[in-house]
Amino acid sequence: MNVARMAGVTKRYGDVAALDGVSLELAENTIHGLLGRNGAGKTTVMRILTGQAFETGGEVEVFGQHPYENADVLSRVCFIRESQHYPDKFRVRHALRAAELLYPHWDPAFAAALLADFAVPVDRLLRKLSRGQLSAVGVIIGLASRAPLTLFDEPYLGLDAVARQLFYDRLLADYAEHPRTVVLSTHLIDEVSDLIEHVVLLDAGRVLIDAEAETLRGETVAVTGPAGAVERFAAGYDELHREQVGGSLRVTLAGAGNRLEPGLDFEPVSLQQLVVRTTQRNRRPVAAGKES
Ligand SMILES: Nc1ncnc2c1ncn2[C@@H]1O[C@H](COP(=O)(O)OP(=O)(O)OP(=O)(O)O)[C@@H](O)[C@H]1O
Repeated sequence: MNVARMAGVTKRYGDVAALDGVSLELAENTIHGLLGRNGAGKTTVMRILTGQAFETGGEVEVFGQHPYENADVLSRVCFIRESQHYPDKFRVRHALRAAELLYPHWDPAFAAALLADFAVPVDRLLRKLSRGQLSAVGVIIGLASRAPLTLFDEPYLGLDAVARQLFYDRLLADYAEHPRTVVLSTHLIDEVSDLIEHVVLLDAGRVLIDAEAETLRGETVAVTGPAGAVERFAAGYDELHREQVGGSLRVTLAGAGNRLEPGLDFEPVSLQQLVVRTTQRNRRPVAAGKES
């Protein structure tokens, strides 16, 4: 079952097409990675799904309804951004109290445990927190909300590596006990690649990849060997990238899968590499042919 759906969604800001015909579905109880370069349209997708922006065209449904100014939908949605704004006099405990009132599935014990984990001072004014501590408050609210649809728009950017790992660990453990639909937008693809079950890759307002992470991992390979043999093998596959490595040729192929072929070397391709190669190919001028 899907909790959210976009069909042919466009979003224009004057001359800028932030989204250019985006169609996607968010499956229930699945962790999605929303990936793409700066300006690809990730935040715009999340703002539309959470009723913070209105599409220019196309269809949007969240829990079967349009999310804009829809209290029923929005009570089931938690959207955490890095640049969260709070009133000047708000302390950490006020932000948590506000979240408790907002989210019906809020777990105060879980929130308290997370505060201790991330060492966030509960009585401090939010405007006096360090960048990382402020990020941690966002992460804590996102996790403890247990909202059926929880979206994180890179709120963990301010967190150090240890705190980010803590976030990934707590998310996975809590998700196992309380499954929900999660969307993570991030540029730290290697870090989250084991977490993500479904990948949506955007580029210039369009969807380039919408697939199960497991399928992507298994099907994309880098093949290296003598140029002629690699060319013969690569024919018919979707080629994402090619490069000359010494005297041999190396091509990255989608849909080929790992296998044994005499004289050819097969290596798995990381999700990060797949995202980079797919985006590069999308940006490559048509006249450049197979050159990278
Ligand atoms: N309010 C706005 N007015 C004008 N242009 C906008 C506005 N919001 C977004 N855009 C443009 O829409 C495009 C998509 O922006 P968006 O914030 O969705 O990208 P993103 O993928 O989240 O990028 P990043 O990874 O840098 O956060 C960009 O070209 C951006 O400049």
